Amino acid sequence: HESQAFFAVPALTQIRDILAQFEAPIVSTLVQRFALPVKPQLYQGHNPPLQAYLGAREIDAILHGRYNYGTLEYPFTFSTIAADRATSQNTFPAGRFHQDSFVGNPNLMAFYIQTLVPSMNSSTTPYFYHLSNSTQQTVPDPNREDGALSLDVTLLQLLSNRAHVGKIVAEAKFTGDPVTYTKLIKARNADSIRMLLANTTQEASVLAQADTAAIQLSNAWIASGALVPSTFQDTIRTVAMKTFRNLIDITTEIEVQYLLERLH
Ligand SMILES: C=C(O[C@@H]1C=C(C(=O)O)C=C[C@H]1O)C(=O)O
Repeated sequence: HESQAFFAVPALTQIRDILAQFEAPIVSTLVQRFALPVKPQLYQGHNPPLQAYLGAREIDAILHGRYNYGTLEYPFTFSTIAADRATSQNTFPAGRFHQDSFVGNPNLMAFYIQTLVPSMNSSTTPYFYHLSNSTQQTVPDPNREDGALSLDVTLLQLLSNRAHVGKIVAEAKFTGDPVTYTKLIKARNADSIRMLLANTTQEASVLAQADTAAIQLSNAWIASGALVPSTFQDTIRTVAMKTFRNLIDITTEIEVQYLLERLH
């Protein structure tokens, strides 16, 4: 469409402010998930219960338009991407989002199942509050399986949405130096693209903010008198660091892949 309005992506500073707002919800969901016992069977086998649970929710989400163009949300269990192609009517000038075909969800799912799940609470007791009318919560409760899977899905969706904002970050960086990026893209030089867009100062600030959130959120649980082990805060901080380190790497990969298809 020639008449299509031109909406440039936000500037890098603004996008980073948005990325920063994903930190507390991600750490908060991590804390909630780590308060529940893990049942390894939910994550094992060819089509683990997590996969089925996610799949059912994504069918519904597709019907509701959750993954429509420009939402920066992509399903884990379906491939729905129609990548953009530049035409003479729409040349995708620098600043205009150009949908590529890369989805980082397989990387996120592998990290979740191989690294996060094994570090979760493996006792059978959830770290809940002691309320005077609670039933003794030491026996396996089938309802808790839904609670755990639901938190898994929330967490995966938050991580995925955060990582795919990387596509907008990449467009903002491309706009900042189209000449250099165009040269590297034409040369298919992924390593140099990655080096040019990486920013270790920004990464350190993201990790420090995530650590602050981990300290504050676990402190709140401890102060509330929740039955948490003495290692709870250390566990949450370690896990938050691992999660954000991995999230930064996947976000960066999404940026690189976006740029490699930018001139299509
Ligand atoms: C997202 C960006 O790109 C890279 C990824 C980062 C992240 O995922 O937080 C931070 C810095 C960059 O190395 C950015 O520059 O803000």
